[in-house]
Amino acid sequence: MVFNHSVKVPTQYRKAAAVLRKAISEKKSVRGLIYEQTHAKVPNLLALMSKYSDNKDAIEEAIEKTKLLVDNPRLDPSLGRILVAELLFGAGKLTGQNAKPVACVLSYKDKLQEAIGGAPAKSSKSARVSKPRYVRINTNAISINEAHEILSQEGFKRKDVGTENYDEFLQAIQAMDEDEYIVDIHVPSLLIFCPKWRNYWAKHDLVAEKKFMLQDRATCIVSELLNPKPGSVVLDMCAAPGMKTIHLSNLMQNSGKIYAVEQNEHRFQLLRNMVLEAQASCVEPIKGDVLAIDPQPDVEYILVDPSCSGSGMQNRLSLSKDDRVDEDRLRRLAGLQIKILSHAMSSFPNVKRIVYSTCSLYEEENEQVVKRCLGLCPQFKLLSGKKCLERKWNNFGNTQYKGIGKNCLYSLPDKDLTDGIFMAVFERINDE
Ligand SMILES: C[S@@+](CC[C@H](N)C(=O)[O-])C[C@H]1O[C@@H](n2cnc3c(N)ncnc32)[C@H](O)[C@@H]1O
Repeated sequence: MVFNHSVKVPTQYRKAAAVLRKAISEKKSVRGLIYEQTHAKVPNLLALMSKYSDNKDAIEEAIEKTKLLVDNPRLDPSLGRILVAELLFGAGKLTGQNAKPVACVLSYKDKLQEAIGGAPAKSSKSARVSKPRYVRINTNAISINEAHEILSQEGFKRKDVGTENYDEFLQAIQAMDEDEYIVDIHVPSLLIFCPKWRNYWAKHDLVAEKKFMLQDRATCIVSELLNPKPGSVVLDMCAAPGMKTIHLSNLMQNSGKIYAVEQNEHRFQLLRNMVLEAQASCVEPIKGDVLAIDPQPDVEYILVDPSCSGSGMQNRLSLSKDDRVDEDRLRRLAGLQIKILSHAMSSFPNVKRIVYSTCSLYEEENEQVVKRCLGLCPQFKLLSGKKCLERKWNNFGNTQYKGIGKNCLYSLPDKDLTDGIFMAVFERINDE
């Protein structure tokens, strides 16, 4: 087939193909590239790209088996991949049928479907358990009672789980009716809705006004574990965009002080806006490298939530086959994580409690960082995360790390219906 490009391929397909091409050739993050695209409909691009990244293996196999790219050397390979993804794992049809690349892929429809074992195909990710929609009440801006009243006016019914058992709580979430919501078992300000309300809440005025925050359940548990009392002094070492900072300000009833540090200029602006809009008046945003700024001696609680591989994030768009970041990057990240956590442990004489969290599922960034920092800073001990959560938890670290694994917490996508998050709680050893 010879292509004459007189009829243009629809813009979204072209833009998605450009992102894919660049992500592969320059090893850049797909999400970052999408946000760099000018005049693009970002949600459409994200959806197109995730159809490819979620089903990459099946798509590549189908392209190989049908010889689509071999027999059509003028078909741009990235565009071919995007079109196949949309055809097999998206709408099941393509727009712009008069454009030659689109017509070419459409002519392979039956062969492609046969290659993946029949049609219609189901996305491998959407076949997983879908995550509920988590909505946290920002009590700086609205009371918990007011929030429940509004929900009742909107027709939602509060479902009382009637159990303190964690497994039964998870079962209740999955058995919820569509008009029901549940209050979280660990986080009283967190409301849990059926996945079908994802977009409803994304577009809701209360979210735009920062009265409600769209925040994954596991990331809320991080701040609850630090549990600073009202009036205390907190350091949030890696703060932007500020989701956990705002939650901490709620726990402190907006009294006391939270120093929220962020080194990246763009992310610092996000943090500053977030703090203002969420009415977190006890927060002082500080722009800088937390390893370089003067340590405030009065700090009592520290949150360490550093940059990480993000391997636990459920909406991550990854193109790598085994989903593992390269070893060099992992080593670099772990080095920085150890520096920041050990700085928290050694440079603040009055800090009594520290929580370390990542959205990574790699031991190199989790158990190994904890082990190294406890070795460097023996004045701190690791608390049992399970006890901190009143035993209502199921997933822990690798017990091969003696005295460490069993005390650390993992929140796992398929089991806890959250992003993949690691958490460790430290307390200063009092030597009386
Ligand atoms: C995982 S994100 C934090 C998310 C945030 N805690 C929240 O809940 O919204 C890590 C942040 O730490 C920042 N960061 C990394 N190293 C830092 C350092 N040395 N000093 C200050 N900020 C740092 C990164 O720029 C990034 O914005």
